[in-house]
Amino acid sequence: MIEVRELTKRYGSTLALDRLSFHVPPGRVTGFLGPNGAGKSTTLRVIVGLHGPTSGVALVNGRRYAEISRPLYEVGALLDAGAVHPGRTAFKQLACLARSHRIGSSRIMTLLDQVGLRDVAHKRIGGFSLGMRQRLGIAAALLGDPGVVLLDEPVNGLDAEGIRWVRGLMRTLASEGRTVLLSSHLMSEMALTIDHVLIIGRGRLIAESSMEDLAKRFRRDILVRSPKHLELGGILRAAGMSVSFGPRDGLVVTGADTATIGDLAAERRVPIHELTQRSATLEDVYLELTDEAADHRAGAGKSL
Ligand SMILES: Nc1ncnc2c1ncn2[C@@H]1O[C@H](COP(=O)(O)OP(=O)(O)OP(=O)(O)O)[C@@H](O)[C@H]1O
Repeated sequence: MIEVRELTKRYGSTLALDRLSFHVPPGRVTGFLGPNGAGKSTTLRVIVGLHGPTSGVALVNGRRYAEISRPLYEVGALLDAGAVHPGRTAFKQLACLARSHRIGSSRIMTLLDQVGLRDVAHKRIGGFSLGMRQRLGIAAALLGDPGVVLLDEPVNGLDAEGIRWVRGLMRTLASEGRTVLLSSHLMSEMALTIDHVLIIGRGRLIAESSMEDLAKRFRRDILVRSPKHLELGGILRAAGMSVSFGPRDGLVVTGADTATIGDLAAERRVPIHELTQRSATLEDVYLELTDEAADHRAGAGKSL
């Protein structure tokens, strides 16, 4: 469980976090989304004690990171996959991290195997691609088998197979009852991976929602096609729906659901050739929400 309360972080005159509050429960994959500069990395850095907050608090399992005596066992983080010593081998990199926690070589090899780096375990990181560094960073985050996992832009640099692999791994970690928080600035990368989303902009919470509710909220309208579209349009209007005529004799309807329209047409013996609920894409939803933040300098977080 992660809890962030009224977190504010200033870097000189830049207000990176502005009284940000949220919590991340275990057992699901939570996405932490926001445009570049929204404050995602800052939040993760404060959670793992790399940066101190200006005010407010970030707790992991009820404690500040600094109060956790063997942190790798409780919280694993991938914050910057590039921040590694290029002259070290993958094995050595993990061994250096593991030493303080008495984590042995067999655990290191198991993890390198799990992330697909067993064959290059003794190769220098300097020759690794960004995707390989990401995999190594994920292995480092999982070294102590922690209950809380924080990954900043984990699919950055990964190819399609790598993205699918991260997705599967995150779902497994959540199904084991861990708390999983993944940041990204791209909804398209996260949409299939996360169960729940926290969206931030300008250091404040803009929205918090399950992915299911997010998709529902942005149902747009219903497209209906019928060889008797003029007659059907009149019937639907008389029933209080808003109807406009779209291309190819299509009717665009709001103010009712597909079942009501279908039942009404059947009752009046009007044939229906198409009845489609049209939704915005999640990417549209996300851009709309983050645009609002830009326009209004972020209001209070809304629960969708
Ligand atoms: N060490 C720092 N010194 C000064 N300003 C900083 C520092 N770190 C972050 N900032 C500023 O704080 C704000 C939030 O940055 P942050 O990196 O947390 O955003 P982000 O959401 O992670 O963005 P991105 O998706 O680009 O990584 C930005 O305006 C950034 O320029």
